[in-house]
Amino acid sequence: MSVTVSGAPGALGERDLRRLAETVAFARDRSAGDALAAVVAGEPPAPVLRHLEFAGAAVLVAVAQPADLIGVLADLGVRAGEPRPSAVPGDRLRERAGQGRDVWSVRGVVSGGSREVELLAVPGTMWSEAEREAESSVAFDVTGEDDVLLRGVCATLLDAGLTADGGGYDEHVTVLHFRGAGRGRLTLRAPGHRTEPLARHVGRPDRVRRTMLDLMTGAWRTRAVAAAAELGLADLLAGGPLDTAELAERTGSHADKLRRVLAYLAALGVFRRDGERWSLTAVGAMLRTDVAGSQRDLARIYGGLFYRSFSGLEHTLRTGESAFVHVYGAQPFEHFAANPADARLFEGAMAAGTTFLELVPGLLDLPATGTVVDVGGSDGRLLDLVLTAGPGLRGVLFDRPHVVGAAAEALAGHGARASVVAGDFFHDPVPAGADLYLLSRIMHDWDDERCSVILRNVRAAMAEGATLAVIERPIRDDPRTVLPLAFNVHMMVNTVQGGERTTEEHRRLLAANGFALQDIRELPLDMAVLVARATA
Ligand SMILES: C[S@@+](CC[C@H](N)C(=O)[O-])C[C@H]1O[C@@H](n2cnc3c(N)ncnc32)[C@H](O)[C@@H]1O
Repeated sequence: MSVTVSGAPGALGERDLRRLAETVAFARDRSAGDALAAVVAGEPPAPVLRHLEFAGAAVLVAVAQPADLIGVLADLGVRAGEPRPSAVPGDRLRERAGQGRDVWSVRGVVSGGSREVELLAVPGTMWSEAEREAESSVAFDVTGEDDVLLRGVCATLLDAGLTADGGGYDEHVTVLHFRGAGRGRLTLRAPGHRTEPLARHVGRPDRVRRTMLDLMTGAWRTRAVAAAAELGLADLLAGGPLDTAELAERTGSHADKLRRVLAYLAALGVFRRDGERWSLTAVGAMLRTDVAGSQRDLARIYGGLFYRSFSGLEHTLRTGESAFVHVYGAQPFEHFAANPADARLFEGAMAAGTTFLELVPGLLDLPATGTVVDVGGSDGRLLDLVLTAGPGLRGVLFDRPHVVGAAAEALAGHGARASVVAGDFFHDPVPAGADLYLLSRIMHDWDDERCSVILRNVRAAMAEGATLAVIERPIRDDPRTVLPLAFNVHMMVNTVQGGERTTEEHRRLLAANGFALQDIRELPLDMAVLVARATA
């Protein structure tokens, strides 16, 4: 727009005066669509205009005496009131400038209309020309008193590329500020104190930083939960609340240090705090040792053994090698064979992650009679569930020699129906002739080549038409399904060349080794049973 400024009244610098004249003309002459287009930097979202009235424009100027602005505005045809301290934009400007200086507001109605012009006056040295320029804004009144409508208007403006940038409540009006997609700013004014939309809006500016901070400090949570699990805090609280001193004494900890971790975990929902007394929430109760589905060993291994291997993540990225091998000097299953305490922890952690296994028998179409072989069956939990669900079935657990002893004990209740076979699924024959084979959480430990060896070995043991059930956490098409992606990284770090696969990758791998994937049945926490048949 082009405006001729006739007289320079002296109170304002030339550029401020020109900008002010342009703003007055803009407020007087332009449509609401033009005003919105100016801040959206493109086609304005037309539907939102039905709920907005173009109320005026504001401009930031540098002036020694705010009262001088009344005369300046009068020359431009604006009847202005007395200067008064600016509350809402003033707070934001003061915060931005980092100085405890006053920001004055001088407002007036543009002659021949109802639109307002507001001058925000700051002392001359505080803001550069460019900064003052960037503060020019257009104001809209939101018609209607409905919070849902206000939220919708905000959402549409954000979708159109504007950025929420503070707001407040002043003289019965809720004010929401946006930074424009191009230059300038937009202010929404809604009648009344609109607490919820305001809180939502002013919460947005730090959302990005807060998200990043949460991401960066995720390891602190992991370690705090693991420390609570190591100290056995949940077991101590199982009988009811205890105070900090008692917990410290019974865990051999420093009370003042323990209090900090307890408070952090209480804020995260693990414990409940009542002054100095602590109790368990439902989440915290999962860290108890003696409950079904206890997560204690999982918390210990994620915050202990696997936490240390995760420190080698960059090594994996740079060399392609396993971080676990880099940190511990042996591949995981060799490490467990040589370190019984870690092996026990791993078995406990696997068991902690098996609550979902209870649902597996119901998804397997178990035959009334016949034999089930659980390949890499670990502690026998899944086979136990299958044999319980299918009382006419016999079961064989196949796993490495140091594992099958505990499995035999776990399966003892099934008498002669259950047996264990010690062996290596890469080199030894898998027990043959069964009707159903299970490969639960095995494939993700190995690369395609090694999985192919396992699958061929299993296929060699099976008759055509027999069933193979693969239990894994397939990567979904929806990129927001985060767990399979997280475990894909976890497996990269903690196996030799393992990882999660997409369902299509599973299908191809199975097909290449004598199986046809027939069905995928969903389990909680993004796990799934992939049901395949042995083909000719
Ligand atoms: C990730 S755990 C899965 C355990 C169980 N299937 C489950 O879902 O809870 C992998 C299992 O594979 C077994 N395993 C690893 N290497 C093996 C091998 N070469 N031969 C047989 N079993 C093996 C491990 O001992 C362990 O029990």
